[in-house]
Amino acid sequence: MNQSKEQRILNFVLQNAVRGDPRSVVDTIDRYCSQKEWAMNVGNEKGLILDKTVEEASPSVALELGSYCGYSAVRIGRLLKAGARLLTVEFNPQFAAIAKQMIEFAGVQDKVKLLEGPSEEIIPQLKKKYEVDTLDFVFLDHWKDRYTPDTILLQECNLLRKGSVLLADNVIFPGAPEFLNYVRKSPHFQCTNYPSHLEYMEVEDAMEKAVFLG
Ligand SMILES: Nc1ncc2ncn(CCCCCNC(=O)c3cc(-c4ccc(F)cc4)cc(O)c3O)c2n1
Ligand SMILES: [Mg+2]
Repeated sequence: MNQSKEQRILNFVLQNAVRGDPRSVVDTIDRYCSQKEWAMNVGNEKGLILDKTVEEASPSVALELGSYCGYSAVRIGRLLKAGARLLTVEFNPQFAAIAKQMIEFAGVQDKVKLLEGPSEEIIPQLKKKYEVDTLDFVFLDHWKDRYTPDTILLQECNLLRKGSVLLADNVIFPGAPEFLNYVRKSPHFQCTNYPSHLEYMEVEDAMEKAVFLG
């Protein structure tokens, strides 16, 4: 049975990256996906915006929606301070299995926990089942039409506090127009747009930062 693209990406990392070195895992995935097979990792250009936003937020508890192969989970995990943790949500079992191996190979498994299931099911469980009080940082990179309902769900579940930072990928391509409209119109969010490009392509894209004001 021939391998999936995600399995080929993982194999390339296992053979070419340095075990325990998150930077080499990120660079190796970017090399494979820019030279051999395109894949929907956030990539290095938008990845730098992600890095700066995470460093500025310096989160103790972070959430990622949409793990895919674990590229951004490794990228965020490597920046977390001692004792900080990232919960990353993936509902596709094949992708979840790849991401778990990617996270372990990179050596960030002590900071990053992968939760398998749809965001709409996991989010309401975060307080009781995963001992979350509030989230300091949320990276939205899952179904683009789930960005708005999940942002509302996070508020309903009391998971955001004054200053919680949301960062959304792909607000231009494939696009999340409803989400942009929602956060930019809401008095509860202070928004900033970061123009960029679709990973590994010369197509316009952007990330949107939305800081919760309480
Ligand atoms: N509810 C829930 N809970 C948990 C979940 N875990 C996964 N999912 C489902 C998410 C499925 C993947 C989401 N990501 C994208 O669709 C995406 C696409 C492109 C792209 C595609 C084609 C092009 F031609 C150009 C660009 C680029 C990106 O950077 C993207 O992030 C979940 N859903
Ligand atoms: Mg994306």
